[in-house]
Amino acid sequence: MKDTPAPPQNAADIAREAFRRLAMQRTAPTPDAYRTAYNEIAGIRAGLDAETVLADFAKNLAHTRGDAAVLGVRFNRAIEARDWRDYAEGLSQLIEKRLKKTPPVASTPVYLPADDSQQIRLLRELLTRTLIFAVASLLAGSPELVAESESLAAAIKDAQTEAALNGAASRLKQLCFRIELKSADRAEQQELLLRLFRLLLDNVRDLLEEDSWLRGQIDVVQSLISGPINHHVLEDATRSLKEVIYKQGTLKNSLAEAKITVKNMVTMFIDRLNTVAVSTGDYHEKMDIYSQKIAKAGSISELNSVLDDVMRDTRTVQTEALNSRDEMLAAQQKVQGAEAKIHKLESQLAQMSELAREDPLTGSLNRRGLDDVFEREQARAKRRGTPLCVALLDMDDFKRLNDTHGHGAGDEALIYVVKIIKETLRTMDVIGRFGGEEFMVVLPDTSLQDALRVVARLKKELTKRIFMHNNQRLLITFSAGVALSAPDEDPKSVLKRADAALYQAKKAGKNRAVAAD
Ligand SMILES: Nc1nc2c(ncn2[C@@H]2O[C@H](COP(=O)(O)OP(=O)(O)OP(=O)(O)O)[C@@H](O)[C@H]2O)c(=O)[nH]1
Repeated sequence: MKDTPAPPQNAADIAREAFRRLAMQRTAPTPDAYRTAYNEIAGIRAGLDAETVLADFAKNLAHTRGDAAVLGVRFNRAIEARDWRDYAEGLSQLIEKRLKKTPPVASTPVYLPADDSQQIRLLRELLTRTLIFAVASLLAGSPELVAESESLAAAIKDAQTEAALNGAASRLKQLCFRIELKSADRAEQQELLLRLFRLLLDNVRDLLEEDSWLRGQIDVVQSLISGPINHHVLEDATRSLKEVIYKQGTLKNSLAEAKITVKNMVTMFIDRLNTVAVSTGDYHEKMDIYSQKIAKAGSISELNSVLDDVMRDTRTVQTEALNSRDEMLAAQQKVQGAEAKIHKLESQLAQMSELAREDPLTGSLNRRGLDDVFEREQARAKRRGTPLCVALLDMDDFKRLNDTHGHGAGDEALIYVVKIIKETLRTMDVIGRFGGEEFMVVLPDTSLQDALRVVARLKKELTKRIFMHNNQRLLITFSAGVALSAPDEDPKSVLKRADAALYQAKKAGKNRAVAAD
């Protein structure tokens, strides 16, 4: 049996033996190969040397979260570079921070790892960009906040110590708080301005005559800004006002032009009359002289010469009169042209305004106007948490009224009904013609019970104030369906319910109101 040689005991022998083994195995003496041979000879179990332990520790640390992970990454790099001094420094920091749990003293700043991990660098950059580009540009109008945002971005970029980073964090909190305060201020200011604008519109509207086209336009702007304000709503309101202002300016110019033309025409007319009067005055005087000459004329040739003079003077008067007539005609045409232009502009204005939302027969809102009002009131009711009702009114036996008394009587009856209803309703209630002999009444801030009471009052008024046609008293009644709109209910569905209730009222014998389910 062959004896195996005893393993070397001291480090120098082990090192020599390790070289010998590598030479025999024809293995290149790299540090790793040498370490493996050395460990085998010294009987050290692989993976349990100090370096392996430290490498494992670094790897595990790098997989944790927060600044411990940053240290883990640093240890890994130190191991790769065999920079044991850096590893040792890192370990002391870890002990200081984690194990002793004493806060770092201000005079001995704790430096952040020399190079951030990729995620930290990315986050730092994102925060800096957010502060400089997004936050600062959103704060235009608050220069002190813009300056703070930019200076904070620079501070975060340059923060090398933990204390600097903590300082930047508390500045960031402070900045957020100030921005919050500022936005609340702005929202309040905007609300105040809007309230002021609405007040102004209300007052201007009341100053205008009932049929003014500008009044309609103001209603449009009011309804535009009654809902939630956004960029598009404001643009729409501005555009429609601008259009009116432009048309109004043109109309004013045309009116001024027409006025001047009429003035010129009248002046010219008087002037011409004067000329005609003067020339005919001269003419009459001359005629007197000519008749004396004729009386005295002794020969034909003498008479002929007088006649020539008479003819010449007569022609002159005629020409004067013709000239005057032509000039007057031209001036008249000019005035007519100006008038036509004014009418055209006026009708354009009327179309743009409330009239486009009005029923021409009764002067109440038309279907489009009603849609707008209902939508506006529904938004308002939702915002304020108040009830909103609609009532559909349909005239009873209207066909018979038309057939018996003529269509004209039917038209007058419709106008009369609208007048009475308008006089009976509150100012905030709105009536519109839904179609034919059917009307819709929008009742804001009204419960279903109250709406039924309102409709009952309308009925009573209508029977009390009898409609007269050709000295005949005609009784007009209506049936109604009343519905309470649910906060987010589609207008179509509210109307459908009101219509179903109206049908029930008709079926039950007319001249009554039924509440919708
Ligand atoms: N004069 C006039 N009549 C209208 C107008 N619009 C609709 N009508 C008439 O209103 C009448 C409505 O007739 P119906 O739908 O049968 O209703 P009704 O006769 O009122 O019968 P009930 O609704 O059942 O009480 C029709 O004769 C229409 O011509 C209008 O603008 N002017």
